[in-house]
Amino acid sequence: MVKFSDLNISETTLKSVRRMGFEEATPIQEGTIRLGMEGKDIIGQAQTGTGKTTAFGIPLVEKIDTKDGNVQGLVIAPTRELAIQVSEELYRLGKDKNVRILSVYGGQEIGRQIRALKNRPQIIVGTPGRLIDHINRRTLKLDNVNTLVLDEADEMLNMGFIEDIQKIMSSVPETRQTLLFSATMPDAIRRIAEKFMKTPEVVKIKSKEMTVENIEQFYVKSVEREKFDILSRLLNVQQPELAIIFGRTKRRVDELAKALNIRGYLAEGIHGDLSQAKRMSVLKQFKAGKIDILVATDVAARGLDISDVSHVYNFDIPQDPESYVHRIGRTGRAGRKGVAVTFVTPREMGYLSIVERTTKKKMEALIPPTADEAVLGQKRVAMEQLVEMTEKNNLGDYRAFATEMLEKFDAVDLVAAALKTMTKEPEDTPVQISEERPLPSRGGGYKGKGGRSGGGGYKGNRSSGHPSSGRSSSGASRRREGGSGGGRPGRTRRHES
Ligand SMILES: Nc1ncnc2c1ncn2[C@@H]1O[C@H](COP(=O)(O)OP(=O)(O)OP(=O)(O)O)[C@@H](O)[C@H]1O
Ligand SMILES: [Mg+2]
Repeated sequence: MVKFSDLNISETTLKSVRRMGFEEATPIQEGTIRLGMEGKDIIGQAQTGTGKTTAFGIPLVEKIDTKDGNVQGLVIAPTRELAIQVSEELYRLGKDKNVRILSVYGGQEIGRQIRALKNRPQIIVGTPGRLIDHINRRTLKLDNVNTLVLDEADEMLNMGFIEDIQKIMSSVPETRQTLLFSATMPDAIRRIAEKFMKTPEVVKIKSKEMTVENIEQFYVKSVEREKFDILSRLLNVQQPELAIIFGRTKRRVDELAKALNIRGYLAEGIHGDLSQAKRMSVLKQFKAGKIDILVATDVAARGLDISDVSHVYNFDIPQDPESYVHRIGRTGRAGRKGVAVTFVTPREMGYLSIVERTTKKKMEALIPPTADEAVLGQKRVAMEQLVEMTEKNNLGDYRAFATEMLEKFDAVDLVAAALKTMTKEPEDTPVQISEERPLPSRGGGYKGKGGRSGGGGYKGNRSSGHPSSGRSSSGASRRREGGSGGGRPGRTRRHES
């Protein structure tokens, strides 16, 4: 365990790091911060939620000359949400040094961005498209950039941003330092990346498995048309604090969000076709716990760091093992616990083994809860809510009514009636989920396609020493209706972006 104070970081930046509540560096931070500050090019690979942002953030912030008003650092991220999240973390890291950070992304009014760019930001965090736009308009000058960071590099290259990235890179002086980070780095992508870099140091945090060990991983075998009912029951039994449900397509996400709402869950969808304002507001509500379930496509959730996400459901098994890793990595972050459940149709069982082979981790078969078990889950929620309310003990004049009722009725009967009113009986309101065609069936003989198998080389020791932090997870999946006060028992929040 290395402390940040042992990493030769300036006092000013250390102060910011401490304010963020970090004391000990995670393995990827330990492995890259010093090298980064020495000016080396780095390919950094470590499991999801293990602090890669700070791993590149500290060297980046440390290098900024605050007397110089030019853009000196450039971070490229695949999505708007991620660009915002990264810029917020860099802002916190550079707070005591007074580093000026700006994020630029599509969907935001360009005029406003152009004005903001005139305030002499020193670090820009942007999405490829919008960066190109500013380069073409000559509203962004990159001649003085000495550090370039690609966060989620493999995703950007997958998304077909390779030409954009190349163009951005050619607008940055060749003498720059290049840092590239992701939890997954298929060989083909790494080879492309290395072309952009000068004898990069590859820092890969060796671990037995590709996914963090604090995520419990399950699969449910189910035919397509039964998936949704099983999902509802699972939500009732598992009672996630916050959950993300992944669907394969945008239509799927829309339909799932709608269906969940019909069944009474607080759910919203997020995907690339929604307006920027809508995406931001959904994410904000989710972080604030005003929505319990975020339904998302792969891309929309890459890299997102929302600490209270306790469960991830893959309503559709992802096609690529890498997607699986990133999806389930939305939970179990910074040492917390998480649960991931993946639905697999009988014809897709081949994909399950491909995923397991890549992650080097077997998923446990989950027997879907019966309708009765789901009701039992709901009863338990009601009970927890009642207990919590009793313990809070600010019942005011309800106590007078209670005394009056207790004179006439049996105490057990009364509590039972209260529980019954609060329990949500299973919904059988019909919902519309279009059948999604299963992935083409695939036997065991997967040979990898064009380097996307990503299998090789995840050997070695399990990484230890994730930052740990206490969290209580006795949350309940609230329903929109129902007589609960909406309070989730034992909910603890860490501050986050
Ligand atoms: N040294 C540390 N001690 C405690 N918490 C930390 C430390 N470093 C980072 N964190 C926290 O860990 C969480 C995950 O960090 P981050 O988002 O950088 O992960 P990541 O490795 O980039 O994951 P992903 O692969 O999903 O993008 C964040 O909430 C961050 O604040
Ligand atoms: Mg990240």
